[in-house]
Amino acid sequence: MTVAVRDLDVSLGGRPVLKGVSLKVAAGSWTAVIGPNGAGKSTLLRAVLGLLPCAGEIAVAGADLAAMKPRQRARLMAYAPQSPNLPVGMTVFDYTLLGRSPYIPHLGRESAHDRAIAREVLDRLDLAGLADRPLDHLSGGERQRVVLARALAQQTSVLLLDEPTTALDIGHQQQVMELIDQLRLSDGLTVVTTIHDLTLAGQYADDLVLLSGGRVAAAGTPGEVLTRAAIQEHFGARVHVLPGPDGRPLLSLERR
Ligand SMILES: Nc1ncnc2c1ncn2[C@@H]1O[C@H](COP(=O)(O)OP(=O)(O)OP(=O)(O)O)[C@@H](O)[C@H]1O
Repeated sequence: MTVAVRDLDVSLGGRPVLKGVSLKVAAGSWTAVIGPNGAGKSTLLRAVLGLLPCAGEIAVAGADLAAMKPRQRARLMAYAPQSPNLPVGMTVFDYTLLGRSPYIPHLGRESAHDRAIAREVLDRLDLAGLADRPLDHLSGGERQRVVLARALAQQTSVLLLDEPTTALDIGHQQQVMELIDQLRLSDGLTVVTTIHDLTLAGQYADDLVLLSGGRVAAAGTPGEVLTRAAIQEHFGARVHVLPGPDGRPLLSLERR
């Protein structure tokens, strides 16, 4: 499913945070939204989900998001937030099962099918052994994978992931990125993720959108967006950019 955003303006606390943001994400593609702290990356994802009042147009698979009911949106798009509120005492399994909420009838209960999906997702994320553990008894990285598990259990065509790898060790970063990529290729998922690790963004995403000061400063392939000049201008960082074995850019900090 395509995601199209046109001329999006969002103000928070009376201050403009996103200004005239437009982007197009092709069905089955992966777009990474990058940018310095405070650029508006999380705000963009939350606006696309319909969680924030905004001006402009947002369409998913050509349908206007503003006209959809929350349940309908939740069957199209799943979201893994950066810092979710995790209910104290709830188990990993029950939290993952919350991803099935858009399919459970009002006043109804989850079905055996819903439970089987939750179990399968936990298996794929290496979390089956933690299924009965309360959320507040997990490490930061385990918690982050459980939040992703809930989003995957929603089985939507569009995945919006806010910083899905920040708390993960390198092995779990690879596991999560590969799993998302595999789902994208096998099930045609459309993925939009914010991400601070620019090399990781460039390795997995088809397209990058660089947000800076609430505006789109650059958009295109990783090679087009991840230039030494753009990183210097928008992040204030000096980096070396070298092509990796597959031609995608690898970034390293330049030490004085
Ligand atoms: N509820 C709010 N009220 C007022 N300002 C807000 C609110 N939420 C966020 N902001 C401001 O909006 C701007 C964009 O925030 P956002 O979280 O989208 O940035 P980000 O690019 O995701 O940053 P980071 O990389 O640090 O996660 C920031 O300046 C932030 O202080």
